[in-house]
Amino acid sequence: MLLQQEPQLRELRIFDLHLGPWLEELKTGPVQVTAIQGDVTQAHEVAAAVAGAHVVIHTAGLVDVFGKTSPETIHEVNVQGTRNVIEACVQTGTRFLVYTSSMEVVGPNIKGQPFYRGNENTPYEAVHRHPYPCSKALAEQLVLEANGRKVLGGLPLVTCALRPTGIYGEGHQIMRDFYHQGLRLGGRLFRAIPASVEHGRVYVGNVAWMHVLVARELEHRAALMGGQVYFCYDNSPYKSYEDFNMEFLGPCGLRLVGTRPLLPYWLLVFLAALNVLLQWLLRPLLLYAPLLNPYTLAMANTTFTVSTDKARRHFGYEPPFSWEESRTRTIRWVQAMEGSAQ
Ligand SMILES: NC(=O)c1ccc[n+]([C@@H]2O[C@H](COP(=O)([O-])OP(=O)(O)OC[C@H]3O[C@@H](n4cnc5c(N)ncnc54)[C@H](O)[C@@H]3O)[C@@H](O)[C@H]2O)c1
Ligand SMILES: CC(C)CCC[C@@H](C)[C@H]1CC[C@H]2[C@@H]3[C@H](O)C=C4C[C@@H](O)CC[C@]4(C)[C@H]3CC[C@]12C
Repeated sequence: MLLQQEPQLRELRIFDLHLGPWLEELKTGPVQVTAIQGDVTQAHEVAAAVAGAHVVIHTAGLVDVFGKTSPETIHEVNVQGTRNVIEACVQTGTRFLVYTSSMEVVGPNIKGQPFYRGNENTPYEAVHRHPYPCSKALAEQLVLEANGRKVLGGLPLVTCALRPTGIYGEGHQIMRDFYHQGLRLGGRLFRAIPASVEHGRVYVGNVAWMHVLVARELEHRAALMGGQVYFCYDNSPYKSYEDFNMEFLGPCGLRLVGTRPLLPYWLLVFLAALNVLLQWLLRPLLLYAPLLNPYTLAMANTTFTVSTDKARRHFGYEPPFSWEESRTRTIRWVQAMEGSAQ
């Protein structure tokens, strides 16, 4: 999207632990595309990649709420990695930093209190215990506190954090998992979450566009945007996590069984706890990381939706992809998977 939408762009550097063949397709245009294989936990690698950059969009992170990696690793990547990016900007003189934070910096909190169509100023007790939201909250705090620090050359660093809710769209691994689970169950998924629990979702293309826009506007609107947080939002409807997924999985042949959860909540709590025990017992042999665990169950059962226009007011953000386009593009992606699954 940067290559298509950013006329000022002269060079695009992509720094990632895992570089894919898709990067080669980006190298066909007039903009220099530099792929750098590196680890954000290694400060010297980050500094080498950042040196000379006008703006850094820091979106690398370990998104793990399934117990696949240790709390230490999550902290190392998400917190120390972010610290390394900030220090690289300061040491090499890069003045503009955009950070991909997350809704989880706010909630849902460990008390299961709903956040119903709130905004960036809505009072809410952000209390976390799980390593992932803790790491995102700490990383965001580091980014916002770094706003105004002097970088090499003496000018101030300008930082901004974007908080997507649940991102969906092409490449969504969890959607892929649900789809394959439905195929294994004869085209059916069984409702586990009450339809009344709303969960915020946002299309990946609109999240990407907000990043591109902030990277462009941060210099011209530094006084207004510097040190600010913005929820990433679009016109995706408010629905439960499962009902929202069915917007894409339904047209691909799956059916959600049950108008209310088929299992009582206490049984889901028990099964989630059993999954934690099984994960611990099996760890020496294999990685057992199912979707259902105490954290994902609590999260899925707690309303968390946003209703805000702060990004529009501050830098003219309008989601380029309508709900209909976002839905169609995601369905096409699942159908392409369907072709590969058959
Ligand atoms: N998926 C969501 O619903 C969601 C919602 C809100 C915020 N976010 C945030 O968006 C960002 C991107 O997440 P995603 O959902 O696209 O996940 P993803 O796993 O698809 O992308 C993460 C990227 O970071 C890279 N990475 C991981 N560890 C690294 C390391 N040590 N050094 C360098 N690169 C490393 C991975 O290779 C991957 O390309 C993350 O910061 C995440 O916290 C995601
Ligand atoms: C087995 C069921 C009870 C639960 C199945 C759904 C569960 C896997 C889903 C529900 C909510 C999802 C999270 C939510 O969309 C927001 C985020 C924040 C983002 O930064 C990373 C992804 C994450 C944690 C989603 C993960 C999958 C969750 C928990």
